[in-house]
Amino acid sequence: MAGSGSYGAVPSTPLLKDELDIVIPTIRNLDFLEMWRPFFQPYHLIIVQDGDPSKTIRVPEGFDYELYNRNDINRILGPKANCISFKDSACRCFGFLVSRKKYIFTIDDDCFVAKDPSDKEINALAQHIKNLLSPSTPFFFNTLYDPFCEGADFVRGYPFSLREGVPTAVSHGLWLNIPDYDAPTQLVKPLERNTRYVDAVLTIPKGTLFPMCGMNLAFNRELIGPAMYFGLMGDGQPIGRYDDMWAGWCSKVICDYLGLGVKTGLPYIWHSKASNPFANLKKEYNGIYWQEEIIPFFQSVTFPKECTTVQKCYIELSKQVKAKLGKLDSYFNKLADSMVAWIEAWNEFSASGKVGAAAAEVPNGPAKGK
Ligand SMILES: O=c1ccn([C@@H]2O[C@H](COP(=O)(O)OP(=O)(O)O[C@H]3O[C@@H](CO)[C@H](O)[C@H]3O)[C@@H](O)[C@H]2O)c(=O)[nH]1
Ligand SMILES: [Mn+2]
Repeated sequence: MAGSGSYGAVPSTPLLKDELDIVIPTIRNLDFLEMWRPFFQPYHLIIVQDGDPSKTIRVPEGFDYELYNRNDINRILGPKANCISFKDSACRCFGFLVSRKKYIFTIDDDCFVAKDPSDKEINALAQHIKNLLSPSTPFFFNTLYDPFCEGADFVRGYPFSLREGVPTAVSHGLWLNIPDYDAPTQLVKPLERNTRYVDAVLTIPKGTLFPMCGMNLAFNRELIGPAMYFGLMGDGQPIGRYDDMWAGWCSKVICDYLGLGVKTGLPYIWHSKASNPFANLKKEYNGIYWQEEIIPFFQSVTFPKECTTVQKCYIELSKQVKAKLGKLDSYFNKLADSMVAWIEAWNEFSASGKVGAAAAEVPNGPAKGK
């Protein structure tokens, strides 16, 4: 169940306080932060305001944040702003691009503090940090789950040569209450709630894809940030609610190739609002059809040896998307071009805090809070 708001113990010195940004895509006031205050207040927030930029988003007092609306995105990225979705939670990836920190945690504004079976408030951010700071084991499955967590280890028969593990790039959290179901499942099971708390963190094996949900997600921006592009969704696009899926498939094949790990499981958040299944069906229907081709495409992706960085892998991926998925629908030609624009913007902003001719001098986000 959702936390009551009487908060659990909070680490005295917040881990990664100055090395992690919290990115929130939003179209509403951020009162939900009140419940997260003990866990989030020490961290810097990057708020990506979607929809009407003239609307004022209320942020509770005491948070250190920078807020970007569509006017800011257009000013900072210039023509490349077209690669950032409008009227879709995919806009959150703009926050990943402008962050200067090593780690990112992104959360939706209808996600609240959940309670574990002992009725203790779950500090989801602390669990994600634990997941990211401990190695992953993608090459050989440990049947006692995460060998690096308290009270577990590698089981008999686990090769000692593989026990060092690999750096963890992604930590994928889950949700109690409203599960992240697609529209058809939502329509068939409108009252289904997730009440099952599974106390486990798993490394997703190399060579296995997974449906990455963006509502409770953390990643090492230095290891995999350039691959966390949430695609072209929402306004003017033939697809929606496949933003996080696209980023998850792209990043997983690149993590597999570069020898990086992806974990899923703890932490849980309490997802409070089910979005409209009919609206979701309209957004998803192409994706449900196309993904039967998209998944075999990602399963067949290989990278030439020249691809030694995430950016080079991503550009190579964009070429393969155009060559192999462009036949499926012309949307994928547009998407492939946007993937290139994203990498160019990422590289330019990382180098100078500016993008393209706009060269809008962007301080590292005007702190508009605290
Ligand atoms: O046009 C929009 C709509 C919403 N947002 C912000 O995005 C998140 C998620 O919105 P919401 O909770 O309403 O939608 P869900 O269906 O639960 O979203 C999850 O499903 C996937 C959609 O791709 C994704 O994994 C989750 O986001 C909220 O913070 C809204 O304020 C927006 O920015 N623009
Ligand atoms: Mn939601």
